[in-house]
Amino acid sequence: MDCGDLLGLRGLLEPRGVAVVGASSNLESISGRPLKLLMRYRYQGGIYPVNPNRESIGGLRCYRDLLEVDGPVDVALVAVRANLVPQVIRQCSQRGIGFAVVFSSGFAEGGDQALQEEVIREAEAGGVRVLGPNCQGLVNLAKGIPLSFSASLDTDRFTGGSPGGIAYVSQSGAFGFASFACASDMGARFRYVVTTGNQGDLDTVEVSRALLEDPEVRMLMMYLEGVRDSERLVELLKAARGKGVPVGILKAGRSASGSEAAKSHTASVAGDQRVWRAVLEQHGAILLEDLEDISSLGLMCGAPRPRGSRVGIVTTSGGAGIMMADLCSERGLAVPKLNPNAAERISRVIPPFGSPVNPVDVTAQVINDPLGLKECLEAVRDSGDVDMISVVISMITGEAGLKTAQQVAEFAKTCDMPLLCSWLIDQEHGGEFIELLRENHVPVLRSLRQSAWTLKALCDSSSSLDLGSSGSLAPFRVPEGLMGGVLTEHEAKGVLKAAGVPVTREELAVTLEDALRSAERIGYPVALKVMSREIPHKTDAGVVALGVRGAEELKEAYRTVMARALEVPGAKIEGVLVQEMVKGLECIVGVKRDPVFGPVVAFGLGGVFVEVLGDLAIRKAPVFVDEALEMVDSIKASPLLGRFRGRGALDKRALAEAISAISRLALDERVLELDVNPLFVMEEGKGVVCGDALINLGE
Ligand SMILES: CC(=O)SCCNC(=O)CCNC(=O)[C@H](O)C(C)(C)COP(=O)(O)OP(=O)(O)OC[C@H]1O[C@@H](n2cnc3c(N)ncnc32)[C@H](O)[C@@H]1OP(=O)(O)O
Repeated sequence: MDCGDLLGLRGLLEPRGVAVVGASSNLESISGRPLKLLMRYRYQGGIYPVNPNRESIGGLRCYRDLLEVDGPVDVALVAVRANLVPQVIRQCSQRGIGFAVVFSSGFAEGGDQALQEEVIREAEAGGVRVLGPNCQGLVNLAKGIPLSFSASLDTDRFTGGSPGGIAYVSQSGAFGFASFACASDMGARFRYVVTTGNQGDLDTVEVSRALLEDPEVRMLMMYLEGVRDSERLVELLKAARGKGVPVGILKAGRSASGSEAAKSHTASVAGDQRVWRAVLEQHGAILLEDLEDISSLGLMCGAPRPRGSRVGIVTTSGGAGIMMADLCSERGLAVPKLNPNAAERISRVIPPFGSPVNPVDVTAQVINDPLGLKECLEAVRDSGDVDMISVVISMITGEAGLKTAQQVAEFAKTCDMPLLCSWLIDQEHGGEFIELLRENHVPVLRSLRQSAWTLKALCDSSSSLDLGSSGSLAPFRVPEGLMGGVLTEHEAKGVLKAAGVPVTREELAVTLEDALRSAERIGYPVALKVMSREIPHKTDAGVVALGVRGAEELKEAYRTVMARALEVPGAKIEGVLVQEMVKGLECIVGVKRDPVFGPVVAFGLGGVFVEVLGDLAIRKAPVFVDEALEMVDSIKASPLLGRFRGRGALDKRALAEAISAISRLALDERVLELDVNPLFVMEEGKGVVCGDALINLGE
């Protein structure tokens, strides 16, 4: 299938000729294996070993340098010591070779940033695109082209087989190819594996974006330690969503020690993990944690998209069926009862001691007669009550095991919804059945937990493909004329009000008389707060009086807060803010600038919820109102916003609109930090009010 020039990377992915610079006569070494693999895969283009110390290697003529190579070459595989690489790149450019895949280590990952920069400078000057350095190269399984030294490829399994639809791009060469091999073992079928190493030039995002251009790519998986440009990552995720391609991302460097290791591994900056997780989920990516996730998600590549989250379980073991139902339910999937017609159909083929509802238990009776299993599966599929099917088989062995596997495989051909088999059996008794299922492209796992995880991941990814806010949100600009630094509450609220966030009724009073008049206009009870840019934390400094109920109380509170403010060294006092007292559920909306993703917005409930429990929803700004509603619903404490203890539901719509407005303000680069705390949420129809706010505009 023609897929254009793969955004300029076709030459790398389907080269007309390949030179191997530093080709070793030892075909098992790092510098020898690329040649061995090219020959093993019967690569159809020209193969040109380059080694000044040899006449020929593996029956192929050896060239002294790249300039001597005569045929068309699109890729140079570079396996010489690091200090020789700049010169090889120069020769690539002289020879018009568009791509260099640099296996050599000894660059930024080991501290020699300067050498890496020299390589990239040479490449840029000569129009050469570089994969690596410090990578294991790539394989194009659709065309049978290995450009790697990975032992994973040194097998006949991939040389003539039918390629699958997974494009896998990994920063780590070793993990990338190891996980590819293990996932392939489990039955996952890949189309491309590309490792990017130090990403001196080409990175995971650019390569992934190019691979998405191949219409045969049905799933994208990435192993990332960091990204250079988070906007491009977000654009990639949007493009994948637009093409209906699910994306699984394993983000490594999640812990402090992991992120420290990531820096030296492929020279990445790992970043704040909560923000990473939030942004990836916001854009519909499935978060992977290890090799098991890569394998099991990979098995589902090309599976039909589930229409919902209802799982139908058909099992030969009551116990395993119950466990699967638990594991699914705990992950938010539904395991609904089947309608009477479907149950009746199932009852006809299972023994009376089985269960025809959900989980459907066909019992160990299948050992005597496995032929009813397919009928049960069809009844569950046709019931209209489920969106995915989980088949859980226990120790069914021998002839019955074979028939069971055959029936599941036959059923799979007619199944228009995701089907995942969990077969709890040891290798000795069940290896051949599992193999039979894999040969028939039926996804099969041995772990119930992993099976439930996989169905949930598939379901989440499918619903996120339906979502996707299109269009864009324009930034709100901070009004001109405001001095930099931390604004007073009154100034900050002026900014928020201009952005469309409702704020408390309040007036700035410069004398006691003013304050009394303001309180009359606003109506008691009121709050008094001293405004000074030098006192950003007013409560800590004791310059706030709440619930002031009348003129006498106000006079006393006024004197007290002023006296305390005057004690703060260097504080310039702008006046006292007289403010209405508001009642409502207290929420917090904050903005910070993440070093990787830029402005991000966080939402949670006030009090212990955010500070102690860390119950927060985070999104990259800007946030559409419907996304903000999702944020609100995603925190653990969200039931408090519904009807609760005799009071009506709160105004989630107004809250979401305020979060969205704040997120647009976050797009103004002047806003370094913004905290609305509390944002009071009233009952439905009554809106929200910002009670206090802090904005830091930087210097
Ligand atoms: C973590 C991951 O897995 S990601 C992947 C990261 N990459 C790696 O791990 C690779 C680490 N190893 C290196 O970086 C090494 O420097 C290598 C593999 C690139 C080179 O290793 P060396 O031991 O220096 O290479 P080696 O001695 O095998 O030389 C290879 C061949 O190049 C030949 N050679 C020497 N100089 C040159 C030259 N200028 N041009 C071409 N060939 C040359 C040698 O004669 C040798 O051939 P021979 O074995 O037939 O004698």
